[in-house]
Amino acid sequence: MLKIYQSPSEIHPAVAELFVEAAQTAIAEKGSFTVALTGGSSPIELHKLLASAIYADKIDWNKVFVFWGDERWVPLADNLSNAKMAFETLLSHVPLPKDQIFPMYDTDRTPEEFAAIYEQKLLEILGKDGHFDLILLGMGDDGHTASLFPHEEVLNEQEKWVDAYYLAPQGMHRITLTAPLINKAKQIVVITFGEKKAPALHQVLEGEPSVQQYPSQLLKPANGNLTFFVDEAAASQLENKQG
Ligand SMILES: O=C1O[C@H](COP(=O)(O)O)[C@@H](O)[C@H](O)[C@H]1O
Repeated sequence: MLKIYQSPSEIHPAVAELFVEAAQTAIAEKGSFTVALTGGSSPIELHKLLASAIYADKIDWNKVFVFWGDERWVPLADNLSNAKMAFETLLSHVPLPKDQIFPMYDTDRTPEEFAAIYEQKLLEILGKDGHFDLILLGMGDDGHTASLFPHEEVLNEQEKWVDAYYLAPQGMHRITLTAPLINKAKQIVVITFGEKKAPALHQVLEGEPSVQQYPSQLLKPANGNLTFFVDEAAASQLENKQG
């Protein structure tokens, strides 16, 4: 599904409402809510909204389990860290038990070792079916999502739930949930806005199939919902704006 808003300031409350509803539904049905956060700049205002009383007070944070869709392999205090951003904008402001927050980083492990440990933790919390209640994602100008970057071997992964690799163009390791796990989620939400995203969004939604070039095309939930929340600028090159 595609939801187009006039501006990003309309996207954030819409996704915040969805987040609250997904949390309330999951908690009512099974006593917990499992979510994977996204990094980059797109979720910052969403996080701040979720941290505000109007939304935060509607969620029983004691029953929320927070993971990440991906991470730059940098210490948690580094400004590039997706986790640092999430703590500053959301997680430090809500009553969420610390042992229910799982950043994708450990100083004492290699990225590859930690990917296996993270996968075990996911197995423990999600169970062997691996269904997240909600996965929030962004999309880069190049069509990447999570740390599924164009032409990287991770795009071919079929078994592992979590993978880590050296992303040469950026000179750093990345750790990411893989497409097989992401696509098990009950809900996947992609938040992307701004005219720089327009060419990639057009290719991802309307272009020829080419997951190697536009990895966001890998998003195909087996039994869940996939919704792109975009602004008019990002949607400007779409031929079909009906979603
Ligand atoms: O590097 C990353 O970039 C993407 C997109 O970021 P944005 O700034 O365009 O929102 C993000 O989804 C991913 O989590 C992050 O690691």
